[in-house]
Amino acid sequence: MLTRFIFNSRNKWCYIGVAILVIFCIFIYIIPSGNGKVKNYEVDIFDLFNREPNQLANLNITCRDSPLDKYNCYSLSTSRLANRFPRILIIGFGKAGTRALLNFLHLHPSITGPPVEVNYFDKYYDKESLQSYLETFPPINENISNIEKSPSYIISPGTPYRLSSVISALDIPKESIKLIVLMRDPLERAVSEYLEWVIQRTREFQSLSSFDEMVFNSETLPKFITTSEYDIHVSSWLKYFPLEQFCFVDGDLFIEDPFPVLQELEICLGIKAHYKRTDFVFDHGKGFFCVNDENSIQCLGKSKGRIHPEIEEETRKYLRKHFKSHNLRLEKLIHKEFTWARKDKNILKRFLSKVF
Ligand SMILES: Nc1ncnc2c1ncn2[C@@H]1O[C@H](COP(=O)(O)OS(=O)(=O)O)[C@@H](OP(=O)(O)O)[C@H]1O
Repeated sequence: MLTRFIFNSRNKWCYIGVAILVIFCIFIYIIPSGNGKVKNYEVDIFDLFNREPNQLANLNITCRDSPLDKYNCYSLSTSRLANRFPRILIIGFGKAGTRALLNFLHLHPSITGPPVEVNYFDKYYDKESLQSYLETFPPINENISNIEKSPSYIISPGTPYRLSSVISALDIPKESIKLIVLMRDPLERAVSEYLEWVIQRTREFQSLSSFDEMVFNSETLPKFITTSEYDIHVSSWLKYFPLEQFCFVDGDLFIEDPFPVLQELEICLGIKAHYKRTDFVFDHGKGFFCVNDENSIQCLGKSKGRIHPEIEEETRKYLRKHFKSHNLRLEKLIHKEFTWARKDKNILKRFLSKVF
């Protein structure tokens, strides 16, 4: 009776219809999610991004098994959007002149990109998709590179790993990426960061410690000092990117005269020689070099190039000594000398050459 009911020709077609529907649902829900792997991927993303470097050494991340699957890495790597990935990144250091450097680099016809700080790889990588990061850059052709500036990348521990895993997941030749690191006299940079901290807090009407008090009265050195220990931060990036991919820039020379520094950068970045001496003029009111536009002189705003607070001589001496060993280590690490690291030597040289 039951078999007769099932095989009754009208009911038979009904059952076949239901069976097709069930198979269709299986295709839609189970197969694309990789047998429920979607949930695991979400755990993996943060797990992978938070692993120790030594655990990652043997991890050959490809697009399909990368944490970026969440962001449709595979379709992104094969899409035109991946071409927008910046080939030049200014990764540090904050308060070393990165804004002026970005503005001057934007004058170059081979460089384009957003005028604002992006901070994807240190602040927004787990909140925003890789696709939305790529969409912040304009479409480009093969003669133009996108640039991004996020000076806090250099001091953020997980960033070099995140950046290098995204580069390989998107199948971008790693050697095509250039990382610019601008380093200014560490003491002057520290004072500039302290000043910024004060300005932010005064808006909140707080009474604040002086620079000297913060150096001598804190249990540990404040962040504005440890950020200027350049060797420590640079060495953590060298674990992920070889020296040849970096362009290290002397921030003091850049302030003194940006033209020769930009000429050197053109060589390091592998872009054509474009800058002319007349592109920049020293503005006596501003106290810095500015862009010499056809009709006007364009300087940075009031928040750049501010008058620094007085620092006690004792604090200066203490910090000069503190930074000395870091500076020497940095010079050894990257095989480059900086004017600010040899200040004492240069003063002594000038004195000796005058006496003899
Ligand atoms: N051409 C030119 N014009 C104005 N300012 C210049 C220039 N070149 C370098 N500088 C120095 O840049 C310092 C600010 O550094 P950053 O732009 O890296 O700061 S930030 O991290 O983006 O907030 C800023 O620091 P402060 O002097 O403390 O304001 C300047 O000393």
